Amino acid sequence: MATIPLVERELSAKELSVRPVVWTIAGSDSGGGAGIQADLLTLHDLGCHGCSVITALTAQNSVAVTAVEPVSAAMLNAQLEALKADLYPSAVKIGLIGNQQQLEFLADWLGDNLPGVPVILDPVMVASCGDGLQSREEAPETDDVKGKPCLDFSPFVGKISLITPNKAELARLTGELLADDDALVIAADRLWQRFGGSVLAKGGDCPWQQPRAKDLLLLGDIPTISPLHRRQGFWLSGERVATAHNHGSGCTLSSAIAAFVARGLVLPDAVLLAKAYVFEGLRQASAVGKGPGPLARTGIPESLTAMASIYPLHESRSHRLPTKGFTRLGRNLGVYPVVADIDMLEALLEAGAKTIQLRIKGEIGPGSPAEADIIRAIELGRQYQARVFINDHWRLAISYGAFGVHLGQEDVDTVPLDAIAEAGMALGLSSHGLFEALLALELHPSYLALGHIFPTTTKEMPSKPQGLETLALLTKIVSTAVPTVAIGGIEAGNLPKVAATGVDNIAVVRAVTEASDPAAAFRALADAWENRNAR
Ligand SMILES: Cc1ncc(COP(=O)(O)OP(=O)(O)O)c(N)n1
Ligand SMILES: Cc1nc(C(=O)O)sc1CCOP(=O)(O)O
Ligand SMILES: [Mg+2]
Repeated sequence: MATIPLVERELSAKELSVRPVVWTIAGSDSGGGAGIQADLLTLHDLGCHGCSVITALTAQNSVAVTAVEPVSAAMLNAQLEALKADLYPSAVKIGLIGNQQQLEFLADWLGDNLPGVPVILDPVMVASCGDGLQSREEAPETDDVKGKPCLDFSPFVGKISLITPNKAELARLTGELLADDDALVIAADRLWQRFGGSVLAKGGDCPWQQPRAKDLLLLGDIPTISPLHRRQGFWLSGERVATAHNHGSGCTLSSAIAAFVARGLVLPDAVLLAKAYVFEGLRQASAVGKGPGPLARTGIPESLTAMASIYPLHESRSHRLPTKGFTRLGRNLGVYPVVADIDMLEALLEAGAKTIQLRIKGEIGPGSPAEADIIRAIELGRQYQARVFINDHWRLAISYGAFGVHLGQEDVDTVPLDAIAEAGMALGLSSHGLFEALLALELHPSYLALGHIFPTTTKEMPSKPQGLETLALLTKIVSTAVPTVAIGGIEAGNLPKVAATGVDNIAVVRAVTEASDPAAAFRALADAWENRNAR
């Protein structure tokens, strides 16, 4: 075989920034609905440059797979080396693997050549039409889905970020017979313990899940998400789409996850967006041949109705939902300063702040100066007819009749939200990314904070800055349901760009507290925000 010359040149920032490169290592579907073809369509649709490493040719149409032929080891290697030399990936999706030899080679090659690159493994074994997809020696036709796995995936242990089996694949991978959610949880957990990384056990082919289908997401030890959600399990529950046109849905899901990861989203956010993408793709799918048609390509999902509902594996949602709602707020809260000092709080109210937060960290003892500050802040709120939120200290806020409380995600499981709602108060909740935003929305807060947008020195953050593009997307998704507040690194210089995302409000700490004249800094920000659409 001719060798392809290695390209060795520095890429310009512009070249690198255009579309993140994602590889799909998978089989070709001659029918164009699944495999490499579905992946490349998905990757392009989601703003990535898709590269393909073909593991096997399949002869198939929308009703049957008639032949499968794995490529040679040399050809597989040549494709990988050619791409590595010029088109290094930001993420990799693996789909159909032609045989055990390929699998072992791939696991070694990826470990040696792409350290640190996120790998999404869709352990494809059965096509949606029911035909086996490995070559005949690997998967005899008599194989039952709960029988022996046709491939041994153990060489991938410790090397993948996420594995996405459907029920049939999970049954084969674990040797478990799956007939209800309890069995699904046990099998997914077993896979999770064995593979490391994260597991998405898909429920679309679980007949007992009606009327909604639930995927089980078991998150690995992901350093860029809140410690609260690391190594935790969540159900992602979504409406079933009544369509026969679902060819390539698993391929589309896994390549969409890879696309969103390559675009810089953390894994749980990428999974949610990819699920919404598949949901929209199914809703708009139509026939091409005589059998199930392919999914439609509908771009980055922006609608809340396409998003799954999330609830923790070990907790019922009803347990967390207050029976009475929190105070409803209008969209416009004004520029929202967050301060620790009571005199500054008063000065900012005097300067016209209509929403403000007192954020005193740490324990507050009875009769302490900090308690006196909270009492005073609540009184000042009444005096100035402003919305004063108390951060963290919900008991004092309830006792002294505050307008509202601001809580973080870590507080939600321990604070009796019912008590806040029953006291007729407002609740602001923090979120860092789509996963946390959707979790928070389940509680119907009065506003939702979207943070942190830019790097901040005010607080140590486990998450990455969201940036303006993600802020715009999050705003589109959630703002039909709740007023939004952007926070983190916002100041006069970046205010116009933040405003352009469409977020309803901004909250600031240093832009006001570190100004030589905080009241004047607040007035300037408030003025710029009010006139944001006038330029
Ligand atoms: C408006 C607003 N948004 C986010 C936060 C952060 O709150 P939380 O996550 O509770 O973290 P701490 O502020 O307690 O460190 C906020 N305070 N205000
Ligand atoms: C208190 C706080 N919470 C954040 C979050 O993302 O939840 S960011 C943040 C600090 C914001 O400070 P500054 O305006 O000085 O960057
Ligand atoms: Mg807090």
